[in-house]
Formats: sequence, structure tokens, C-alpha cells
Amino acid sequence: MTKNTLDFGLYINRESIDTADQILVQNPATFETVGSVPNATQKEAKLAVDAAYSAFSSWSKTTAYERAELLEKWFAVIEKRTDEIAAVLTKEQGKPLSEAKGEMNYANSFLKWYAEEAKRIYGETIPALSGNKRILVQKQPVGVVAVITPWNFPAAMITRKVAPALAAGCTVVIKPAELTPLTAYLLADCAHEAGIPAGVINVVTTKNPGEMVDVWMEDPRVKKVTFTGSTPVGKLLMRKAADTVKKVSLELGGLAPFIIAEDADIEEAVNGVIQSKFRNAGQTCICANRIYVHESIKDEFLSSFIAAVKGLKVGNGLDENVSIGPLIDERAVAKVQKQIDDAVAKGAVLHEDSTIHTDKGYFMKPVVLSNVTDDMQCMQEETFGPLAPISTYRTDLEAVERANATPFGLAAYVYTQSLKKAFWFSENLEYGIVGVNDGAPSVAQAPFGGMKESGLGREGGHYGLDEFLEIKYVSMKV
Ligand SMILES: NC(=O)C1=CN([C@@H]2O[C@H](COP(=O)(O)OP(=O)(O)OC[C@H]3O[C@@H](n4cnc5c(N)ncnc54)[C@H](OP(=O)(O)O)[C@@H]3O)[C@@H](O)[C@H]2O)C=CC1
Ligand SMILES: O=C(O)CCCC(=O)O
Repeated sequence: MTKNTLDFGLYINRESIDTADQILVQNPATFETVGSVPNATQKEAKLAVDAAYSAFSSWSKTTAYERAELLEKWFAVIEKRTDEIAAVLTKEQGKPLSEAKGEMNYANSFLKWYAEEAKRIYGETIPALSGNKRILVQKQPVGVVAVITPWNFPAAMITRKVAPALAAGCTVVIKPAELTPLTAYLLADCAHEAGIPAGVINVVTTKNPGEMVDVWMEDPRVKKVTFTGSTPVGKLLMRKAADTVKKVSLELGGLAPFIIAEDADIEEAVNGVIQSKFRNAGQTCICANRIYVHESIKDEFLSSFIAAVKGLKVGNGLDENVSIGPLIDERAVAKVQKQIDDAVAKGAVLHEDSTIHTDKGYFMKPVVLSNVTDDMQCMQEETFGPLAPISTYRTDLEAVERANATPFGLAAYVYTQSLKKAFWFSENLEYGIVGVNDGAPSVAQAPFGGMKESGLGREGGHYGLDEFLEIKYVSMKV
């Protein structure tokens, strides 16, 4: 399906379809054009649903073993092409090549896991009230699924949704982010090579997401929408889903608190914050956003943390030893800078200067702020950048209350060597994911998702499969 190496047509019904207008994809490290994808209109959006709807009748009737085999084949093709796709991912998204390879493996782990889990979509029989009745519970695929994904994980956010959807017997229409669509088309290329049948996977890109996605939201044949991205767009989609009562899964913004208790192993805590805060240059919805350190260990933590931050190399993700690539765009840099300026104006202490003077690339050095208070913007709004704001606390109750004082509830972290504290914190933090002495909790087999305004539903594990299944109750008189 690929024309030139990185110039793609839409992928609909196993065919490549051109549009009049193209979207040029830019490398955020160099501003060079990496490739191009089509700018689809409502017409192509509808074509994609036609294809997915038509394919659903046969795909939903395949056996779990047949679907598992095809998912395994897709996995194998991606594995073979991991290095090639990772290099493109770095070029369009910016993250260091080692992280891009890590993301490819993470992305592919969903295919492997759901290929296996497809075979475990069990029903149930329930004891009936009378001897001549049987109660059966069956699980069936929901239907055509609209998949809308962000730019920060161009591979993993697609497979985390598409693998369970396909395993369940659903077909999909995918709209990747405009800034990072090349990886999505390469994944579709791998699915093509693996022999995934026509219409089961369709990929459409556009410059007008609202207008194009409206076609999907209004179409009663689309039974579910699964979205990762900003909270305002998630809320909009939820409202639009109401008219046809679509099922909705939302993975939205976070404001992760990272609590370091007085008994924490400081070296481990420093490593944990570095891992959580600076992954993808801080552009992850589970990145540590607010760092709360017990006042008794603040000085020791701060000096070790600053030393570790100084060791992080900022640069083009394709260069050796780079640990922080560019941010995604100018808007992202401006947002982080605004948070820094606001914090400093309100009394925060700036330990590392963020400015990088370059005419190329959206680069930003990691920034450490101390003396931070909860009224500062960086403690109230998702940063999505390499800014580490540090505040102190006195009691565990105070730490939990401040951590919970937000409409968000995606991920939280706590570092402690006490089992009692580990349980107490994890049970009292109002978050869907809690990392205890663990700065990197995401894995295919565990449920990823948020409470409160951070989202609805879970991705990963057997919970992630349930999101694509209807429960049918059959009451049978015998
Ligand atoms: N939870 C997470 O993982 C993420 C959170 N964010 C947060 O959101 C902020 C903004 O990032 P941004 O990329 O703008 O996030 P968006 O929510 O705008 O984008 C996510 C996806 O939704 C699409 N989209 C945008 N507007 C609409 C619409 N009206 N209807 C349907 N789909 C739409 C986007 O398309 P297109 O690319 O064409 O705009 C993209 O595919 C970040 O700074 C961060 O704070 C961002 C990304 C991921
Ligand atoms: O929503 C995100 O920001 C991407 C998910 C990252 C992860 O799975 O760890």
C-alpha cells in the first residue's frame, strides 16, 4: 500500500485511497518534512465506516482462534519491522530512539496479549429459579469502533485499543493525530502484510478532526468510540455519543502527584521521578506532574535529584545518548514556559534554566522548581513537558488531601519503605493507577485508566477486552 516510503494514501478496505489535499508531517527536532498523509473529508470518513460495517458481519463470526492467529501474525510483522518503524516514530514525534523502540515493543505487547486473551472470552451459566429454566450469559462484539488517538504515543495508543477490539470481534476506523500519523499507517501496512481482512482495520487522517469525526459520531452503525487525548475533546465526544448512545471509553488528562515519604529510599525515589517525569520529555498523561517530598528529606532529595537532572542530555532523538527529545510543537513549549514564569512570579525557586537558544527544534531543557505551592499553575494544570515542581509536606494526611484536591484521577505515585504506608496511601489516593515504589507501571496485562475527569473505562488486561463486548443474557425454557 505504500507509494513512496513515507507518503501514504488513506487505508480503507485494504486499499490505498488518495485525496486532493495532503498533510505534511514535520520532524519537531529539525522542522524537516518526514512524509505526508491524506487530508480526508467527511466523504472518506463515511467510506471507512462502510468498509468496517461490511467487514463486521464476517469478522465477528470468525472463531477466537482465527482472530488470535491473525493478531499473532500482525505481531510478528511488527516485530520484524520494529527498528524501521521506531526510527519513523522518532522522526515524527521526537522521542529518543531507545524510547521509540520501547514504545514499539510496548505497542506490540498488546497484540500478543490480546491474541491470547481472545480465547478466553468466557460466558456464564447462572442457576435458575425453576428446574425448567436455564440462564445463559454470552459475550458478543459491540460492532464498529471509532478509535481516536493522540500524538504522544503514536503506536501504543493504537494497539492498546485496536488489539482488544479485534480480539473481541469488532472492526475499527482509526483517526490518528495529525502531528504523528505515519506510525499509524505503518502499523496498518504491517496488518496488511499479516493478512488482516479487508475493512477490519481502516485508517483515515484529516486536518479537520471535529468535522470528520462528526460523521462517525452521528452514524448509528458506529457502536463505540474509544479516545485518548485532552479532557475537553473527551467531554465533547461524550456529549456527541449521547445522540446514538454509543459506548464510550476515555483516557484523558492527568495531574499525577508523586509523593516521597520520609522513609523512602532517596536514590530509588530520584530514579522513579526521573523515569516518570521525563519519559517522552514529560509528555505522558501519567508523568509525575506534582512532586510532594516530606519536609525532613527535602534537601537530600533535591540535591540528588538536581544532580540526576543535570545528567540528562537534550537533543535530536536520533542522536546517541539523548534522553530528552524536543517537545511536540511551539504551543507545548509556550505552555511549559508559562507555567515556569507563573511559578517563579509566585515565589518558586528555579534550579535549572530551561532556555535553549536554537533556531531549529522545539527543545527545552529539564527544569527543576522548589518552594512550589498548590496555587501555582504547574500544580493545577497538566504540564506535558519537562518541568519538575517540588513542594514539601508534613503529614501523610496532608499529602493525600493535596494529591486528591483535583478533578483529575489518572495516576499517582508513592515512595515509602513501610508496608503500612504503602497500603494506606494506595487505598486513599483517588487515582485509577498507583505506582508504589514504581515510576513505570504501564503493562499490557494491567488495567490502565482514570477516575474522576481523567476518563471512563480501562485499557489493558481482561478489563480492556470487556470494553468491546456486549453482554447478552439468554433465558431458556427447556
Ligand atoms: N491523555 C493523553 O494521553 C493526552 C493528553 N493530552 C493533553 O491534551 C493537551 C492537548 O493535546 P492535543 O493533541 O491537542 O489533544 P487533543 O485531545 O486535541 O487530540 C487527541 C486526538 O483527538 C483529535 N481531536 C481533536 N479535536 C477533535 C474533535 N473536535 N473531535 C474529534 N477528535 C478531535 C486529535 O486530532 P488532531 O491531531 O488532528 O488535532 C487527536 O487525534 C496536551 O497538552 C495534554 O495536556 C494530549 C495528548 C494525549
Ligand atoms: O496516555 C498517555 O499519555 C499514554 C499512555 C502512556 C502509558 O501507557 O504509559
